[in-house]
Amino acid sequence: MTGTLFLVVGPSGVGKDTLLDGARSRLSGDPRFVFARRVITRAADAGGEDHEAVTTEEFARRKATGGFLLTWAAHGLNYGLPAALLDALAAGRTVVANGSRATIAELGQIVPRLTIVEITAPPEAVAARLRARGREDEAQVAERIARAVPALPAGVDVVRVVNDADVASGVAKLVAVLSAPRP
Ligand SMILES: Nc1ncnc2c1ncn2[C@@H]1O[C@H](COP(=O)(O)OP(=O)(O)OP(=O)(O)O)[C@@H](O)[C@H]1O
Ligand SMILES: O=P(O)(O)OC[C@H]1O[C@H](OP(=O)(O)O)[C@H](O)[C@@H]1O
Repeated sequence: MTGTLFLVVGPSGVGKDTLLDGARSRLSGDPRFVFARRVITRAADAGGEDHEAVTTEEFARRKATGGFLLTWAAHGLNYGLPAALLDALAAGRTVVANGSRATIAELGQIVPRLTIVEITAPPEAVAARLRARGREDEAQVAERIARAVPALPAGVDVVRVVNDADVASGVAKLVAVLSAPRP
């Protein structure tokens, strides 16, 4: 049986990486789950998630040689989900990845079982969290707050996690979503 890909999406600063880190810790040791490590053309020491940092040239080479299940561009960076995640899905494992809202329709054509986990929080909380994080300068923060994305495509399975309280509450909500069977 094919496993489900949970794609965790939401505006920059809403807490995707924070909740994913917490869920990864809570579920570590459970072989049913695979948390994707993204390949990004961002410096390894930029802060935030533990991604695989590559140059633009290396990213293009991997893309050309079938190294990715999916790629996208945002914030002046290239992002990729490794093709090996397809093997995990084929083996029936549940894959969890931080993703872009703009790629959902494309991803739905690639993986048989896709669930979108949309993280939300009040806009003022998102803006405050982005500034407090300090990974981007003020101009980059403003761009991230203003980023426009398409509405979620119709027909896709979506669950929402409201990250409007403490981190532990948000993590518990995400773990509950990941642990519940989808239709
Ligand atoms: N529930 C919460 N309460 C308070 N602070 C939070 C909460 N969730 C996340 N944060 C903080 O908000 C900041 C942004 O969170 P995080 O980096 O996880 O967001 P993100 O959605 O992954 O953003 P991006 O898409 O830009 O990577 C971090 O500094 C994090 O510690
Ligand atoms: O706005 P949309 O298209 O949904 O997301 C665009 C990208 O922004 C975030 O990246 P980062 O973790 O901030 O580098 C997301 O993880 C995604 O890769």
